[in-house]
Amino acid sequence: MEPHPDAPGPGSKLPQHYEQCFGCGDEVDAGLHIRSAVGDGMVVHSTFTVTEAHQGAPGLAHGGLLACAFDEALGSTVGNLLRRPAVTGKLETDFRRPVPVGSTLHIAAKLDGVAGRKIYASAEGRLDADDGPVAVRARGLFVSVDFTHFTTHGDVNALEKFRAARKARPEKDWDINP
Ligand SMILES: CCCCCCCCCCCC(=O)SCCNC(=O)CCNC(=O)[C@H](O)C(C)(C)COP(=O)(O)OP(=O)(O)OC[C@H]1O[C@@H](n2cnc3c(N)ncnc32)[C@H](O)[C@@H]1OP(=O)(O)O
Repeated sequence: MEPHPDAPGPGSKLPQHYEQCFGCGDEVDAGLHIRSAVGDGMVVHSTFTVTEAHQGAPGLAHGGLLACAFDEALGSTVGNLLRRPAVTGKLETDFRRPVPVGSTLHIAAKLDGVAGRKIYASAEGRLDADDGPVAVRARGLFVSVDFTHFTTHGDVNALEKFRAARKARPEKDWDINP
């Protein structure tokens, strides 16, 4: 499997994909503020720093928010490397170690394969370093959709704002107004 010819190359920092995304958006104060960059092959590297806003038990990250971080990191491989709109159909997480407030998860997510509309990806999150202890593993199944998925089910006004913001970006983007 190869990245899409227009995919950003290894080392490219990836911009937030939507300002109000809970995973990566700058406009969501308590969001995860995940930052990502393209790795080699079909890999995207992401970091998520756990703050007090992300707690489940005192001092520890909420498992649901960790799952959110992996949804974002896995989805980023699909959106950026395949440049296909897709939504999460299934997300599995294995929580192997507690993730304390103040720690940073280093997530390496990779595309594993495509079968028709189904796109498989997996990821590992390590504590505080790329070679730190594994805290979380995840696997996702994404399903390719066309943009009518978002116009039919989403907020058309917000989608228009999103489209305009992406159009203003210098890098080549998907045709999101087919
Ligand atoms: C640069 C930008 C960066 C972009 C970076 C983006 C990062 C953001 C990441 C966050 C992404 C999200 O959270 S997205 C939000 C959460 N997800 C959703 O809201 C999705 C809600 N679900 C749906 O809308 C729907 O169920 C769909 C679209 C997933 C599938 O419906 P459909 O279109 O009718 O298709 P359907 O025939 O059911 O499924 C197609 C194929 O997928 C399989 N399939 C579907 N769901 C599943 C499932 N859970 N488990 C197993 N298999 C499944 C089916 O068996 C079928 O296989 P076969 O018969 O072909 O073999």
